[in-house]
Amino acid sequence: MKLNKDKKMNFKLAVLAGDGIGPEIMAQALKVVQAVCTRFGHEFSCEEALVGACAIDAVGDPYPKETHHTCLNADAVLFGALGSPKYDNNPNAKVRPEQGLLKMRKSLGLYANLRPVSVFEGMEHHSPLKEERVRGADFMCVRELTSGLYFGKPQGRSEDGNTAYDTCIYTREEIERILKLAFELAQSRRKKLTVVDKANVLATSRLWRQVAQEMEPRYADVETEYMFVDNAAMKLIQNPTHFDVLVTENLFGDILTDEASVVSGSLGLLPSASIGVHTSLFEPIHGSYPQAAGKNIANPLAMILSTAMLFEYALDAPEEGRCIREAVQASLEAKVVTEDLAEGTPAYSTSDVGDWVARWIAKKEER
Ligand SMILES: NC(=O)c1ccc[n+]([C@@H]2O[C@H](COP(=O)([O-])OP(=O)(O)OC[C@H]3O[C@@H](n4cnc5c(N)ncnc54)[C@H](O)[C@@H]3O)[C@@H](O)[C@H]2O)c1
Ligand SMILES: CC(C)[C@H](C(=O)O)[C@@H](O)C(=O)O
Ligand SMILES: [Mg+2]
Repeated sequence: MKLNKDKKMNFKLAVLAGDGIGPEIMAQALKVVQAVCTRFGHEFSCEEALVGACAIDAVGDPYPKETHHTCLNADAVLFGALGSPKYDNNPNAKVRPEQGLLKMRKSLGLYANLRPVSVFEGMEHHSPLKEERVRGADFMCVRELTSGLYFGKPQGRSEDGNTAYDTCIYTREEIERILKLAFELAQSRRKKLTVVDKANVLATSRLWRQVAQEMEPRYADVETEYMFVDNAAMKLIQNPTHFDVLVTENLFGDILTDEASVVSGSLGLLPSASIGVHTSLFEPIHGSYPQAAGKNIANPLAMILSTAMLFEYALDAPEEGRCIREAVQASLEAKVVTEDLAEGTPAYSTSDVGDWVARWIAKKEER
């Protein structure tokens, strides 16, 4: 990324819209990035690349080499979503879109997936949980993203096809680097860390717990607790304000964060940042929501909030990130929301919400 003497940036984005609602929500995110850049005097360029089912259809590979090079050469990656019923409903498909996502995460070294969960002011009633339970909830889930059950070998089927196996493997090094990030994050927040595992059953979880206990004295200012994942699944919705930073392995993190979206009121509100060795990547936590594809009804806010994380985590521009969040808060207050959040008010389309948020950012000065 280039910075001129006035601290104006000129950055390059790899844009991977993907499948289903991916292109629709990505279009809104790019409007917002453009509005922020115009407002703050930055410039940016985009290089689009294929990932997922659309990449299989075009070139037979869910994460083509060209896409990887585009990602490596960018300052950050914006990713929409991937996946298609064509593959979901065919368990015997030889190549799957999701393999592209895993390959992308692995080859970019994105071992940490940060998934913030909070409740926007005035949105407490949207959660199916009791308002007083969710009010003030604000926690960060740190999901390990490049190991565990998703990547362990062997994985497959016996010759007769009647036995299937996956393998969960974690090395000390993989556990240490994600825990270090989580401890440090807790230090920068309310200094509370919940390590979620299944150490009463799983060997990998026992290693996680042992390593965390060994690291604890180095972070004496952090109150560390250990919680079994089944208990955590309950506590997250029973008492979400209990949590500050929650760290866990790949599969548990995947499941717990979709569950945690209930606290916010919609899966369409949860963004994420994937960080690690190479270019950082920003994506909503939801999938390609195929039922909504092409209908202009999906909530673009998770994708838009992922651009806020892009400014904060990849571009070191917190003010720009804050501006996007304020715009999102304003759109929610004005009830300019898609059907997942519209209760008793008319639903706006995906593009209406994107336009509104981008316009709010552009006009902020006039307020
Ligand atoms: N990171 C990713 O690309 C990713 C993540 C999850 C699932 N997937 C893939 O997506 C496909 C569909 O999977 P799924 O249906 O289990 O999960 P999904 O996240 O696509 O949708 C689940 C439900 O969440 C709600 N939802 C999701 N996104 C929304 C949005 N932006 N606005 C409003 N509501 C939204 C809808 O009610 C939807 O039925 C599958 O192929 C799956 O593999 C991809
Ligand atoms: C599509 C799937 C491979 C993916 C995951 O499990 O990581 C998704 O659920 C997510 O949360 O990004
Ligand atoms: Mg998921």
